[in-house]
Amino acid sequence: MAAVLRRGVKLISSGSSQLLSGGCKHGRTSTLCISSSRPSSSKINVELDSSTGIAVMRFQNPLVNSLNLDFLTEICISLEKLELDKSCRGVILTSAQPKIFSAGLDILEMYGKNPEHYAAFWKSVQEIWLKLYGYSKITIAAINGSSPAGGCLIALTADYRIMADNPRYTIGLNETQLGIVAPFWFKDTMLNTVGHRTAELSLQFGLMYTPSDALKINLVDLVVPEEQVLSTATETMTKFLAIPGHAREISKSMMRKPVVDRLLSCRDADIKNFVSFISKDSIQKSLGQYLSMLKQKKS
Ligand SMILES: CCCCC/C=C\C/C=C\CCC/C=C/C(=O)SCCNC(=O)CCNC(=O)[C@H](O)C(C)(C)COP(=O)(O)OP(=O)(O)OC[C@H]1O[C@@H](n2cnc3c(N)ncnc32)[C@H](O)[C@@H]1OP(=O)(O)O
Repeated sequence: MAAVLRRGVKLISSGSSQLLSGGCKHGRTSTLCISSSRPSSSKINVELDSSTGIAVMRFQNPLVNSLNLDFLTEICISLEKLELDKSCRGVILTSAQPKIFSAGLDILEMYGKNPEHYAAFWKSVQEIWLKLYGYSKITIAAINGSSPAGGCLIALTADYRIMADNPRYTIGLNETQLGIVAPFWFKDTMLNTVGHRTAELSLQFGLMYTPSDALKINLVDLVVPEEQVLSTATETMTKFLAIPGHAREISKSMMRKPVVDRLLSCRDADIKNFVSFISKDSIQKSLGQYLSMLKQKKS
């Protein structure tokens, strides 16, 4: 899997991605980069600073970082590589797209397709959640844009959330607004973060929160000026890194394992449930209407 290219440079490749260590793009010898072997098609960019052990994973899936099957797979592969890389100690998740952290699950993956497609897609959604919620290393979400539904879920899996102070950005699990339902593991992730009553109202209404409102309900941990989101995430990561690693990791696992195990114990049933739900005519109709609304918003 890994090959030494020249002194201090190793290449790890899997699928379309490569991991280069040593001096790369930025001329900093301590920087590792993961990028696609076909850079134009890469949906994420990862830089790992080997002097600090901090990796920054930037989502760059135009236009709005919607989570389709390919994108989810690419994120998962990169997370796996970083988890195996001993020089990586923590990952900052952020967006390279303007104004959007992630638009959530790609609605087109759930609309007008066949059951096999829905099953494959849902499996990849489960996969990314299992990987991130159970991630052994530290994760921080640097939320530099809007983050509805699946985008919010990605942020919720992080150990810490820092959001840009821009009232035009919103975050939340808005599934009911689309006529769909956040599954139990989305719900559990939210509940473990904001508490029962807030989660209950939030899920039923499909509420989207401005950064200051998200801070009030602990959906995010910190709100900072937009240009400071990444630097604050790096500072925060340094604080996490000061804690003895094994103790922090066990504590994280202790808090999250029961929820992870719950999905692990019924993955196939959860996929069946999703396929049956999403294939219903009434649900397809709701999604179709929501997609039309998104298009009309432009005109
Ligand atoms: C017993 C019962 C059990 C029930 C449970 C069982 C199973 C569970 C079932 C279902 C669970 C599904 C969980 C779903 C999770 C999701 O994540 S659904 C997706 C939710 N996302 C949204 O609602 C976001 C919608 N988008 C927006 O609000 C905005 O687009 C924006 C992200 C804020 C960006 O706004 P703006 O910058 O103005 O850009 P545009 O609106 O113009 O968008 C640009 C183009 O992108 C398209 N697009 C946007 N979001 C998505 C998306 N999520 N998927 C696909 N495409 C998207 C948009 O249509 C534009 O396209 P065009 O350029 O017009 O082609």
